[in-house]
Amino acid sequence: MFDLMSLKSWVDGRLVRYVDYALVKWIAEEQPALSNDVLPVLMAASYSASMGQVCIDLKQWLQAPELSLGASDSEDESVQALFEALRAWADGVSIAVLVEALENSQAVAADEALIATQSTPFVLVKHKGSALLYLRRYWQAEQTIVSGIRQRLNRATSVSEEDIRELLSALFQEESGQTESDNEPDWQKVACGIAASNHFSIITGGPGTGKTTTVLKLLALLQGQRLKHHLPPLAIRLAAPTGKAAARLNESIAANLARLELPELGGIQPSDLKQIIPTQVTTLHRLLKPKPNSRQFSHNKANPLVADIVVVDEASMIDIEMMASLFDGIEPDARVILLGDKDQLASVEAGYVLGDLCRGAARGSYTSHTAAWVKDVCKQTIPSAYIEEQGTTLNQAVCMLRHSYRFVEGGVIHQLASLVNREQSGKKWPTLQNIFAQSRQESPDAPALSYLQQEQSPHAELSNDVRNLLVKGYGEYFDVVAKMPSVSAGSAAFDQWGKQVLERHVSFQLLVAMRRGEWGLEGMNHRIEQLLLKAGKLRSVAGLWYLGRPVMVTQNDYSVDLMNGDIGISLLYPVNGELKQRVIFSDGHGGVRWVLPSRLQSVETVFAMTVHKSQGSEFSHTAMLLPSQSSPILTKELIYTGITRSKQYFTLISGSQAVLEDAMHRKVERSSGLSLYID
Ligand SMILES: Nc1ncnc2c1ncn2[C@@H]1O[C@H](COP(=O)(O)OP(=O)(O)OP(=O)(O)O)[C@@H](O)[C@H]1O
Repeated sequence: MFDLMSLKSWVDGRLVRYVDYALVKWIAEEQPALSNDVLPVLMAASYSASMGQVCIDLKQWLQAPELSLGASDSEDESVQALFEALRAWADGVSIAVLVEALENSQAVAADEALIATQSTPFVLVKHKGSALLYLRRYWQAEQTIVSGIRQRLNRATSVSEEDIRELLSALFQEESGQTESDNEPDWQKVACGIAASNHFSIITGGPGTGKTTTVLKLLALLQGQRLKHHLPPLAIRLAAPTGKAAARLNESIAANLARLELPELGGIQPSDLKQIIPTQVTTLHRLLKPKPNSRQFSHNKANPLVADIVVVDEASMIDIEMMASLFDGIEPDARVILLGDKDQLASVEAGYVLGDLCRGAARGSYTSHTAAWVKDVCKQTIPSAYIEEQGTTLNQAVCMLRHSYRFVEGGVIHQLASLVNREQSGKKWPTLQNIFAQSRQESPDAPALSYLQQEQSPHAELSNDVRNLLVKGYGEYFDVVAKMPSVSAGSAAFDQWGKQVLERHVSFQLLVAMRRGEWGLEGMNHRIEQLLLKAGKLRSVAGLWYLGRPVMVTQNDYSVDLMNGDIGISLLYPVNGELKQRVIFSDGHGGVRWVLPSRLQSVETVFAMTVHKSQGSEFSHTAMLLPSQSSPILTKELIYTGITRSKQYFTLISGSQAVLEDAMHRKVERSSGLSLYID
């Protein structure tokens, strides 16, 4: 049995934060008759929220309660003793007893009718045999999302089946890649049809599967329908969760739209149609307009953003509170279309919203009613393997694109990403080795895939191969840095030079799994600086703003119009005939901007980048360093995300085959009520 005194040792062992203990202590002091049984689980619920969990599923928690705490991979004996005591206690507690004790706590709202009207810090929800314990703010966010989606799924769209049928067949005159001969329908056409007929929809798919292409056709369909009926065009807003993702989408939307061959739709000229498809992408924050010094947005229930359609890309990166703010901040009848890769890492903040909403996507989970509709309206046959009579209403509004147009289908990077992504129980290592061997055979001089060993004991040196890789990778952009124009060349020459530096900078990127430690972000940044100095690529690291220092913005900063994740490079720029320190950033529209270093509030050196921060970016050559110690952070989603950042080359650097094998089988596990509620 735990009491407050014994739980204090959880803070000392770093199983929880002091704030988690303080919250539970306050609750226990307010209610002296409270059963001690609830103390560990309340503390775990509070702590695990800081680790990205929206709630605790009590049944699962009792089976392995230590997994929701910090230091769960610690080998420290005193920590192990705490875990053993917790497991022994959990073995003796039944779920019914725990639920009853929580229901009797004044800190927990458990009565369905009263949950919304009370203001307890915790909420207990019993639904379909599950008992989920939430911090109230996450429960509230989940409810907002659930009601935003439900209400849209129940709403009939104003676009008639006849219009969808006609416009789809005009827009998809050529089948895109997959034909019925592969026994696969044209999923892009299916996605377009499904999204046109629902007020809420999700188009998911791996890199290069045509999400952007499909959404542009969808917008052409929806705008075309308006013009056909002489109605005013729809107000469409495009957004992405980070500045970097928004800038990338800006470029890809503009390029895709320029390339898109639109037919003449019922007398409407393609050029007229293209004019009313927006290409301007903004961040979600900007879209909803943050209130100064607050987590709130100007657009909220009382003042919703006026838009008929809101499209959000890279939706896997949206955490539960941001997604709730989105649904709160737009008009209830605005159509919502989410795009993203459901297999990518979940957001760093709490929640796994896209993953949760796409639980049935890989299986299709379409009912025969949907399949018949698709056959009738989209003229596509959904294979029986994707039909499931118990598919939910939400499943019918989700479409997964399955054919990559960017990676050669069956190409080695694609094969590797698919291997990691596959749900399979057996060993993956032998297949992984075969894929690397195949890559070496295909192009012995420049294989698309390479694998390097790196010992990672605390004082180990970088291996020669890794050293060469890093010097060559980062050396390329330093070679451009070295070609700085003379001060008299003027600002246009410096703009041109800076642009080339930025372009060359994305040709190579090292990704790491962890932030801390010698082999994490901090240690590797230092090692790379030293390595580049020694190789003569970097002249000096004296002072913070040395020439060529790459930096990443770590917090949105509206005063300089820079967003979390934006990357800049410290260079020199001529001002009144003198060279001054400036940091160059892309302006997101093909140009550059020079920012005074003193105006950058939160930046960090980014030779190495965490896989989390790399989401939404792509590099010609991506190298990923995986630790040699197992950790719950190492999941298949993390490895998949790292691999799919590469456009041409991928290098895996690993210290341990066993850790890699283990990581390829570990899935992100985040409990949530989203998929339980929306059916
Ligand atoms: N049906 C198709 N036939 C031929 N090429 C296509 C098709 N669909 C998409 N492409 C091409 O494949 C590439 C990737 O498409 P797109 O940018 O739409 O994919 P995406 O899923 O949005 O990619 P990202 O990984 O950037 O999110 C583009 O060059 C696009 O023109």
